[in-house]
Amino acid sequence: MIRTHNLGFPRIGAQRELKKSLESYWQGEIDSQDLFNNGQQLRKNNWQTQADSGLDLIPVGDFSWYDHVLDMSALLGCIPERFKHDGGAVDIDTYFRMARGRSVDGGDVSACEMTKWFDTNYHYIVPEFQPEQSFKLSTEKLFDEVNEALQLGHRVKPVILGPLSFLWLGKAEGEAFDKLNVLDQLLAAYGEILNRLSDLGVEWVQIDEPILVLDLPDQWKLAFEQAYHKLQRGDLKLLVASYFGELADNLKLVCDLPVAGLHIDAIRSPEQVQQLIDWLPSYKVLSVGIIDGRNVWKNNLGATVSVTQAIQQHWAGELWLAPSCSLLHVPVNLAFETSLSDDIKSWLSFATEKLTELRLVKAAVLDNNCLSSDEFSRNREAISNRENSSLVHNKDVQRCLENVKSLSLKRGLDFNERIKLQQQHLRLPNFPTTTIGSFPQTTDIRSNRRRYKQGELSQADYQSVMQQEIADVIAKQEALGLDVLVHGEPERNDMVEYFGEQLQGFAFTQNGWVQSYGSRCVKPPIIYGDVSRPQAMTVNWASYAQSLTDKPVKGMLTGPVTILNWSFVRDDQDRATTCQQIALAIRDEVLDLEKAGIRIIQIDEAALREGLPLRKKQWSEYLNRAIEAFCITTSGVKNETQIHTHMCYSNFNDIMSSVSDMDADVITIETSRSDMKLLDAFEQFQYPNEIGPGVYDIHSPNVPKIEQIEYLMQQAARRIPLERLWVNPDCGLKTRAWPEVQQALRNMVTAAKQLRQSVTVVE
Ligand SMILES: CN1c2c(nc(N)[nH]c2=O)NC[C@@H]1CNc1ccc(C(=O)N[C@@H](CCC(=O)N[C@@H](CCC(=O)N[C@@H](CCC(=O)O)C(=O)O)C(=O)O)C(=O)O)cc1
Ligand SMILES: N[C@@H](CCS)C(=O)O
Ligand SMILES: [Zn+2]
Repeated sequence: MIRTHNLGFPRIGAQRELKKSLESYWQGEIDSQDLFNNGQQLRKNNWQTQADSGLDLIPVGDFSWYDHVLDMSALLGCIPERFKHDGGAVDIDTYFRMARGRSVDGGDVSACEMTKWFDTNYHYIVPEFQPEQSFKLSTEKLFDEVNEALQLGHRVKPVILGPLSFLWLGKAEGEAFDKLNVLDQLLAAYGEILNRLSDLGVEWVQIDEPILVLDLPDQWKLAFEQAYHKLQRGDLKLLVASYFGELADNLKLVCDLPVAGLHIDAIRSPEQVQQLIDWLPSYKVLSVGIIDGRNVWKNNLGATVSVTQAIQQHWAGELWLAPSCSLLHVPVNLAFETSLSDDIKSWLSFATEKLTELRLVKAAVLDNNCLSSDEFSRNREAISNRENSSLVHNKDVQRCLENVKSLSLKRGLDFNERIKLQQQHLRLPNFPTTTIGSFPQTTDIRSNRRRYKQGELSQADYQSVMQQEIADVIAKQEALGLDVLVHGEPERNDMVEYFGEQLQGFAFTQNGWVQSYGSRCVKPPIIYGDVSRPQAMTVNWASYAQSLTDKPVKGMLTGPVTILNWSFVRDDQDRATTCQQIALAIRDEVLDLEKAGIRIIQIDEAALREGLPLRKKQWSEYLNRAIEAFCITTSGVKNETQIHTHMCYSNFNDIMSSVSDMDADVITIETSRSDMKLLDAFEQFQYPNEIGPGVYDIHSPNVPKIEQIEYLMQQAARRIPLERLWVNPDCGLKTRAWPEVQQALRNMVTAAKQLRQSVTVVE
């Protein structure tokens, strides 16, 4: 028997219905009942789409109002004290406060930390544990949704994040303690969840344990064995799901767990299938992820059928087929794309189409005659069309790539010499103030762009509206007294998509939305061919901004590693080659900005760290390529030109030497939520260049106080010589509103001025 199932479906909706409902609720435009009704309708549609594609089991519990890790915290009653939760049922507003900050009485309370979900561009809300943490089931959401799906007649498979992954992904608050100390209490609560699911008549539960693809300490491996022995439940069958990589040294451990089935990612690690066949007892279910859940390319169905048949021949037990991971990371439905070229569209497959692929594979594995159906011939045609398309291959780009080897990847002078020249040129005070690039993307900006894209606004009018925005932000920054200005990025829909739209070799979608966090989404561009830059992409905007002020305006670019990591990439060429192609395009843009008189150029590498492979043994290869790509972009500029880079959400301890090899003159980083502790790594490494540690958390509407900013900078000055410190927010301000931004920047500039008078280092 072969069964098909899905690990998770995008929850945001093909037209971002969830985003719109959430934001209306937060604005007070709809009430909680409206929100719940809208969510229910979305779930109903998602389940129906999956049922229509012929899945044997449909995931339930993958829908979330904000984040599925936060859902687990709420379900388990794991609510940090500062939210003043009374220990009863966790209501939706407490849930949103944990995600977004703000306390019950309307005062400031910091939101829970948000960080990257493995190597994806999705962010989860970090659970917080106390040494005496207790857990108590505190929401009915999961059970209600299971009931809802059962009533609609679906064959359900509830999905929960497993206890070890939940614990691993959280942080120990207060005094450092071993998180495994609270495992027993946690397992008792998980036991209750399973009992409740069993009472609802559920047969299978998918327990996601993605940490199984990481390098785990021995105690954690041991904890897996102990935990799953405790979670065994009579008739309830558990499918432990791993994804995003190979089980490697955790493989035997997983095979021995007392569970009924195991899911593996055969896209990221096809090699592990044979090992699993060798080690997994055949009375268990083997679920193989054969459709790529992290990319948008059409599956080569014929090849997948052959691979699956080979597995079937060797595997004596029950076989399940699925996407490699949850489809959360791909857009919902290709049918909404009306402006992609026919060729490119025929090469793609989004979540809905991927489930159809799964059905076709199952059908052909069971009956070879299906291979001659129209669906299979169309698939063969598309795969071959892509392989041979002139859209994909560009001889000029390949020739340029040959020249990379002859490029020097070093700046002319060492940093200590360069910085003197830059200072003569820029004449900045101590503790120079700046921002990270974007200013609020107001409704006006977005609706003007929509009108422009729909032809309601001419190119000239659009340019003039955006120039007006730039003029406004330059005036505002001058009034605030900032030292290094930015143009505010109003013309950018997104820091990656904007470049994708202008580079050759990239396609972009109209509705290819993927959730990034909460209600925020991105439309990752699709890199289908060799990349080149037909013309300058940012120079006119930057020059215009610079023409309005004597203060230096930073040219603002997204770096090659970030463009690569936040796009859907080619699967017919290695990532490093694609990254070099992008790097060459950005290098040309850097040189054009310099030629246009821009004295400071920032190249954002926000995704550099998150792109690290999940296994340490692959790090150095990745880092070498990433740093080389960054240096390709910067090494052509004069010594006087100051290069900045920016990274957010970064823990730098283990990549310090690579960060240093980037040799940016200034790096701005996220630090405010960590109380500047992230700077320890820079201090210990004796990082030689300048640093702007973020002094306020841009993910929260809370306005930082002057004393708070001064305190943070004093903490920074304990670690880094003050002449090398900059003062700036954690990240760009595009998601914030003007009133809070202006107040926050006013406080930031005041704090910097006070710091220039006297820095008293707090002991
Ligand atoms: C720094 N971050 C980024 C990441 N990844 C990226 N690719 N980009 C990033 O900036 N990863 C890590 C973090 C994640 N942070 C964010 C922060 C903010 C957003 C965000 O605000 N996303 C927007 C969508 C942005 C966009 O593409 N906007 C378009 C379309 C705007 C739109 O919705 N138009 C409306 C009509 C508007 C009107 O008429 O009033 C519509 O089409 O219906 C644009 O500006 O043109 C979001 O809304 O979620 C994402 C990640
Ligand atoms: N320059 C970008 C960086 C975000 S990581 C911005 O300010 O939004
Ligand atoms: Zn950032």
